[in-house]
Amino acid sequence: MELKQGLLSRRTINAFKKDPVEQSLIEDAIQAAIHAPNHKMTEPWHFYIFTEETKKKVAARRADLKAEKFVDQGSERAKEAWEKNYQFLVDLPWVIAVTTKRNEENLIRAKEDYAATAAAIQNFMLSLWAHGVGVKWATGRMTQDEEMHHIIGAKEDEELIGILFIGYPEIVPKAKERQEKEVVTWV
Ligand SMILES: Cc1cc2nc3c(=O)[nH]c(=O)nc-3n(C[C@H](O)[C@H](O)[C@H](O)COP(=O)(O)O)c2cc1C
Repeated sequence: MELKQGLLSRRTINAFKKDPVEQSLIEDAIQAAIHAPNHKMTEPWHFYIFTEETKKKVAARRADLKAEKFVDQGSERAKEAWEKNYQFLVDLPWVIAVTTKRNEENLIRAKEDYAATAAAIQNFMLSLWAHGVGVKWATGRMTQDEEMHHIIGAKEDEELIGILFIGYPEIVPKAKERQEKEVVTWV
């Protein structure tokens, strides 16, 4: 896939097929990720690739976090939602957590490192998209959750900035409209 076509057509995928995705595509995507620009060559990223066992633990934690929102916890409806959320993640061919380096002493470096890791995630997603593999970059409560850090074994100086859901798309959503004129000012 041509680069420009790839980056214009990439979408956040919400519905995935269960079809397996070859490990070599994941390895290629990590290689693409680590070629992202990073100031002072800090290489602030780390990729935690989940085994089936970790996937189940993360799926359960994610389902618990979502279930906390239910007022009628313990109801049939809440149990079904828990099961659905759990199964969604377990069925994904790959799930990968990405961390960046924390830096409380140097906030500028912390920002640069976060930006570099975000660029790495974009490279990762585009590399997979070139082969028709979709990704959802998820954040929210999952990335703020201490238990989640513990499950993946992230170190003290690492901040979890995304959990990537990966698989062939069941549906590719239409692109959301972008402001084209308003975002540019000639000065
Ligand atoms: C830092 C970051 C965090 C995101 N977190 C979530 C998330 O938690 N849940 C979600 O559904 N999408 C998440 N997204 C995806 C955005 O919602 C999505 O990129 C946006 O709606 C534009 O759609 P597109 O990626 O298909 O162009 C995140 C994207 C970024 C860059």
